[in-house]
Amino acid sequence: MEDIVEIRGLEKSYRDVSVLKHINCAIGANKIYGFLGRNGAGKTTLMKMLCGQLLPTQGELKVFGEKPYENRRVLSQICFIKESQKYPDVFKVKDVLDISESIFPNWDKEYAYSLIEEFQLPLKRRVKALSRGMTSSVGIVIGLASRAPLTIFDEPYLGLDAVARSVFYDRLIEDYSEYPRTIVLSTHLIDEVSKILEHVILIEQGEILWDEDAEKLRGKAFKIIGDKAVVEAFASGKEVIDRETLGGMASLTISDGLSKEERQKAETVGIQIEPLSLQQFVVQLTQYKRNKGGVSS
Ligand SMILES: Nc1ncnc2c1ncn2[C@@H]1O[C@H](COP(=O)(O)OP(=O)(O)OP(=O)(O)O)[C@@H](O)[C@H]1O
Repeated sequence: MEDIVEIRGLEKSYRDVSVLKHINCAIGANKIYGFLGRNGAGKTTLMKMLCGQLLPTQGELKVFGEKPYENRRVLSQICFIKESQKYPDVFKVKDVLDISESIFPNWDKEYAYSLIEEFQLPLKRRVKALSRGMTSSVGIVIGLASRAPLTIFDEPYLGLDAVARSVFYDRLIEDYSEYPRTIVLSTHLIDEVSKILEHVILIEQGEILWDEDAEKLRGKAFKIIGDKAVVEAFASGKEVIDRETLGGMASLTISDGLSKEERQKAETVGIQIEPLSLQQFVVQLTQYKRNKGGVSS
């Protein structure tokens, strides 16, 4: 698979505050990425750098083979939808659509108007008079109808109700299947998006903790539950990222997978194996790395 973003040794600091620390990663073409991580982890900073809105302090970042900063050729292929996007006071919803049409080469007007209807947005109303959720919907319409080869949604649904969020996920998957492109989605609603993410980049305190295909995660992280002594013995030598005990029972999360033989052995010694949700995994791995000192505090 071709990479559309290459990042090597990327650092971002503000005075003496290090916000991104030696980031190395790549983003492939035609895939849905999740940028996950706690508040202040550095997700927005990284996204802004992809869009040329911020310069790295050090390191290299290439998008579609070139540096994005003030690079029209690169920027015309990117749509960045950020939380609480501001528009000029006089702009009506229709004006935002018209401007978007002139900015994005792949803009689909008909699709944009069908989304406007679906999200029940009033075309003639000023954006500043819209509710918070409606303003988020405008961003979602722009992001989807732009069909930009790199579309970035940074927490796009502030104030959006559950129905509208569900419409967003459905339309995203449908449109992406018909018009493949790279989507980067940053969110704290991990369980909601876990089904649509194909690749997860987990960031914590400016470092990448996990950069893997979602499928790999599903095959690697499990809970093993049973008698405490039996479970502990079984997990010896494996990477245990979480441990809960209750009386004589224990539930351990392992993150390095289970072979066929190990699964058979677990069954014979009465250990129950359960999959882990993406959200549970993110929470547990983040805490584990922090306690282990993998993330600088
Ligand atoms: N202009 C700035 N000056 C100083 N520090 C900054 C600046 N911009 C961002 N930061 C700091 O960089 C860190 C990362 O911020 P960033 O917005 O990238 O986090 P995030 O992962 O997107 O968080 P959230 O999930 O809360 O949106 C934070 O500690 C933030 O305070």
